[in-house]
Amino acid sequence: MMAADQTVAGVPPSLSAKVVGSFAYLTVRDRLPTILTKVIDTIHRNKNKFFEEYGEDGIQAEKQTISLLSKLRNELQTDKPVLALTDGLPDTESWNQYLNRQQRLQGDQESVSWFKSAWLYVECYMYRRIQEALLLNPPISDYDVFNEGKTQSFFESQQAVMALCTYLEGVNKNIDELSKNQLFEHFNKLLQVSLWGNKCDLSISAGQENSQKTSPLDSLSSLQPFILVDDSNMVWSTLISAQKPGESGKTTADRVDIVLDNAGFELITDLIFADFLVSSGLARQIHFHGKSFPWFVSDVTANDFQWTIRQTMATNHKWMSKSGFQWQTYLKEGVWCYHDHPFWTQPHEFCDMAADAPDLYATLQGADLVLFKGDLNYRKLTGDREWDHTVAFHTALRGFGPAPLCSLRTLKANVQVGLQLGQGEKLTSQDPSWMTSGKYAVIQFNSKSE
Ligand SMILES: O=P(O)(O)OC[C@H]1O[C@](O)(CO)[C@@H](O)[C@@H]1O
Ligand SMILES: [Mn+2]
Repeated sequence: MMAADQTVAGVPPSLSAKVVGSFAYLTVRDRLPTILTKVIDTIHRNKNKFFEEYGEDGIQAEKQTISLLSKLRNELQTDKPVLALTDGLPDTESWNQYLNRQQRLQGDQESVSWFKSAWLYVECYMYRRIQEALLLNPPISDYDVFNEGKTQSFFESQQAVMALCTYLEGVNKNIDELSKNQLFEHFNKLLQVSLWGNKCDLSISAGQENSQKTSPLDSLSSLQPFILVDDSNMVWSTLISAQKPGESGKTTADRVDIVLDNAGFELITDLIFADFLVSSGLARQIHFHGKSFPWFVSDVTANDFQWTIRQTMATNHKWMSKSGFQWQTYLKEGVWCYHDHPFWTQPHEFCDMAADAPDLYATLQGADLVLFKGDLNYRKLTGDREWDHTVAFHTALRGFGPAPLCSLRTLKANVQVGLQLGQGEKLTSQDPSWMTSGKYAVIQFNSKSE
């Protein structure tokens, strides 16, 4: 039997709410119940809609779902043991095995529970339980409880989106005449726009409105000092050295994969960057990876992805709708593809991907570069552990390296590696909430692990 708290040799323990006062603790104590309360409220507010669509069955489903979610909130707030899932979906078994794995790691003295176990695991589990509550109530199973927030965040950032699409049009118009240096400049700008797009997630604000109102291009230089690690040169040189002659006679890298994070403004910044990568010839194909059910409040699902492109096409702003039509064409022609592997909505650290989702690992191996958007992906890349800030990113990845990869992340959880000696301490003294405020960011690269 393993002793409680024992973790893999040489690897620091997982962040956990058992550290009273830690960010994990405050998240589990305050933010997660708030998110659950909002979900319950959203379902209740939509009662009439369910009645119109499904009659009395809709009302019953609304009541049942709310009762399951209230029970979930109570389990969380009273630190009850984490329960096995019962909904019999294709991923149920794997979640239940993961629960056993957590139990083995923790030792059999105490149950896996909200305030005692790994934060990453229990936070992911909460979203899977929301999904279970809906799935057990068939008429409303497909209802996306986070949809309203995601669409609102899209509409609130319209001005910023228009500014970006106008900029993109200017770049694309002359793309063949641009020198390498000019391309590099645009590349850097749009990479940073996609980076800062990650500020706009709705999970950190527990669903409170958090959208981009002004053009992000104007603020890039003032935001530069907040980028704590900037490996953008390595991202660029990875793309340049992957260039091969393509069918069109142009040289391009074959494929860039983008592991998406949030819908709304962030997704638009990712689509704009992806558009630039293709139009500039830096990449021939883009593969997007999204979530297969609503996740961490604002993450992109297949529905959000299609909806966003349709909305972009349908606006009456010339360059915005032109961008939308271009994106639709890329999807039709297979220049862009969207995938949603179930592994992205599981609680695993990414170092487990090769063993636990070998098909996804093999897919990513086909990319010349994989971009991981956002904070949660960073937590999974580093295993959400108590790493020292000076530990190398490569070390924290613990062998995960299907392809050269780069994390584009604003800091919203207290894990950060790859800093200079003393950099973390200095930040803590200047700005104690530097790891969780979303004010700082990293562009952190790792070349392929052999
Ligand atoms: O959308 P992002 O960037 O992954 O941010 C979500 C983050 O918000 C949080 O809920 C904040 O704690 C984290 O759990 C998560 O890492
Ligand atoms: Mn997110």
